[in-house]
Amino acid sequence: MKLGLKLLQERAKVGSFWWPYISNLPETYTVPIFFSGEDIKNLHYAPILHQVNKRCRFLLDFEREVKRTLVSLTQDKHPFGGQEVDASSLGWAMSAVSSRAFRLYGEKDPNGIRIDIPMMLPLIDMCNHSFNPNARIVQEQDTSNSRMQVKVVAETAIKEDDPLLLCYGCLNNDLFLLDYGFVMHSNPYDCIELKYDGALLDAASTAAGVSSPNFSAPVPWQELILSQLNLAGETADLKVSLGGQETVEARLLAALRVLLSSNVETVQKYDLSTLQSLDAEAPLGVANEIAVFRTLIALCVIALGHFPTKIMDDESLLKQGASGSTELAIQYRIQKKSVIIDVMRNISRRLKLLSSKETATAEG
Ligand SMILES: C[S@@+](CC[C@H](N)C(=O)[O-])C[C@H]1O[C@@H](n2cnc3c(N)ncnc32)[C@H](O)[C@@H]1O
Repeated sequence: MKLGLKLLQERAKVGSFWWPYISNLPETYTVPIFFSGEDIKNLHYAPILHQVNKRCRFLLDFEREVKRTLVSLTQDKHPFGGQEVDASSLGWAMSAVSSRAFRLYGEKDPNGIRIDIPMMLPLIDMCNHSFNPNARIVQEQDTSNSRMQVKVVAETAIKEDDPLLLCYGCLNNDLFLLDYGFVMHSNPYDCIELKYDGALLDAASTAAGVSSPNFSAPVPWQELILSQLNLAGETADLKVSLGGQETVEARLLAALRVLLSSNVETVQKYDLSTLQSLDAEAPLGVANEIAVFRTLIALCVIALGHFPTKIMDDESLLKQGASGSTELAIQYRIQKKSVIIDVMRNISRRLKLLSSKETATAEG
């Protein structure tokens, strides 16, 4: 927010050196803090609703704090030239920074360590994002005057009139939408967040036809492994994810394998990293892995069921012509559901392969 306040200060300053840059910044941003209440609800996904509410609350609190600080200042000491600063202008500044600033290393701290700081980079900030960028940002020290140089360097041959594309980072769609106001289709880093919850996993396992799952009542050796996975205990982190690069978060996979096994000796043969790896082929046996995969598929079905609309419904809404933030909210939830469907496809493929191997072994 420090950089955002500086931006507001320069915007209010008569004759600011930065005025040509600031006057060309977008007047509005498509980030969800500016969505109508209806379109925030249209996102249909609790974790992002939570984030949007958190950011809105932060802006309202910050507005109060800024107003409290400014009220006693005389005009000559007013950092914004006497202009009113409210949640809306603070939101504009926060969005300008989150969507356009790049985190690069700044000055060294007293220990000689470079600290990353957000910087506005005029012209460079005209480059859009791509996961297949044709350029990248390079930071160099100019040896002649020891000043920092920031350059955009081509990664591939770029034809005239082609846009320069940078990679903003391996981000999920929550961050793209919250910080930049757009959504990437088929984003390989997008994922959905679930709460690790014994009752939910019991329900998923039962729906998958797994007999007597005991996620709600793990035995002590299972509880111990859950603690090692940080899924049990006082400081447990119960947020787990599906999708993205891992397909199934490693901790969730290991928990499912362990809780669906009744054989402590077999489990103890493996270290946690093997139990957490989807590439480790059925470490606790084929029957265990099949139960794990079936539970995961049922978990995906439950997660899909939490969305009030189907992708088909969303697509027909888009065809009817939704506007602005409604369209963005619909695109966002389509992508979230696509993540779940992709995980289901991936796990179903693995399940089929495993089942056919099991049949071949039984027949052979
Ligand atoms: C650093 S600016 C890039 C320049 C911007 N297009 C402009 O003309 O000002 C970041 C903004 O560009 C847009 N943007 C960047 N990459 C995008 C992409 N791949 N798809 C859609 N919008 C994108 C978003 O509005 C984002 O907030």
